[in-house]
Amino acid sequence: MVVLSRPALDHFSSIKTCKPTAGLFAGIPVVDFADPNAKALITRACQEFGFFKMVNHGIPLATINRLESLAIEFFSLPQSQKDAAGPPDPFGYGNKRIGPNGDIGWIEYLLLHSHKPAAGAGAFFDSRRNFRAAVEEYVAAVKAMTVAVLEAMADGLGIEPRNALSRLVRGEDSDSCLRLNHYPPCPEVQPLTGQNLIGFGEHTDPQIISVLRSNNTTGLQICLRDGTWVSVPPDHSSFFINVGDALQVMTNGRFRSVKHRVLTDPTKSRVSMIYFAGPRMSERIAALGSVMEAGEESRYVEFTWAEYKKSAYKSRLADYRLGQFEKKNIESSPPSRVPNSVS
Ligand SMILES: C=C1C[C@]23C[C@@]1(O)CC[C@H]2[C@@]12CC[C@H](O)[C@@](C)(C(=O)O1)[C@H]2[C@@H]3C(=O)O
Ligand SMILES: O=C(O)CCC(=O)C(=O)O
Ligand SMILES: [Fe+2]
Repeated sequence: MVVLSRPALDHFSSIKTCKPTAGLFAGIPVVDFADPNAKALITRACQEFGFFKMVNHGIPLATINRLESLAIEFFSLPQSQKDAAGPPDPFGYGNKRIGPNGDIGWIEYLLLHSHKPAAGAGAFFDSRRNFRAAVEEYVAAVKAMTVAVLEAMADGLGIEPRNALSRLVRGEDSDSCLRLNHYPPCPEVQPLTGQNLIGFGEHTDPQIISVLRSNNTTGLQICLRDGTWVSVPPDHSSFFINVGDALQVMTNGRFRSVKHRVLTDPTKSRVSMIYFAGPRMSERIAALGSVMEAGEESRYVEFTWAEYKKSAYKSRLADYRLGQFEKKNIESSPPSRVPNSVS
């Protein structure tokens, strides 16, 4: 990875809409997926944080380790070989540049279509059958877990039928993707704040949910509802689930998409693998009828996933992408009643 120039580094410190804090946050909700109460815990976590950690997820460690080892092997290749799998359009290998609108970070990555991993990565997979097989095995396992999580969310919110969310991501035509991120160690700090350099700038994920697994290196931070940034304690044996923008719309604001970012570590590499569960392109994204209280109005104008994606790809990472789909003159706090929720 090439060392970033000073103007590029200066850009990092301009993104700071939340108040900074230090230290690892002990309050991340943890859900044991084998717990009979899991759906209520997931529901509460998604309302309060838009984020939770999942243990007892049932995904074999071997499936995770196999893909992670191949990802590490890939990121260790000479730059010219990695560049041959890029540039990302949006799929493929990317280095420092995130998205098409000038965002940069201390990161290199491989962005893959979940059902067509070879799309966008050129001939990269032709000679790497084992890598492709590892991606397929990982995606199949994480997708099955995603379906189960979305059904637990539907149960928790009293959504009917209970596959109203999970059906969106089941099909081969769902627009889901897998991202393998590598953040090399970075001893440099931000000039004004002294904070570690930004690996991946603040943003919300546009999809329904994102399922994240990382090695044991710190760096992921989430923004709490009061605007405080907190550091998520890493745990390589667990998964972290993010609520995405589309789920915020479908729950009419009951679940909030979580703002998050990644800071680099001065001495350790971070490797993360994220499955972004999205619907098919033509899916209409709107508040689900069964989630609404009598007389409740939808907070967003209806749009298709294709429309949302198109507008997302015109935006910068930190932009508030749902803003242009919000209906004006609807009171700002979301409805509080959630069926089956724990108190
Ligand atoms: C700056 C951008 C990168 C991104 C597309 C976008 O224009 C705005 C959303 C970004 C994001 C964030 C979550 C995922 O990492 C991602 C793949 C996605 O679906 O939306 C990225 C996009 C990307 O890196 O292409
Ligand atoms: O790499 C990580 O831990 C998170 C990255 C992220 O938020 C993303 O790729 O959308
Ligand atoms: Fe993200």
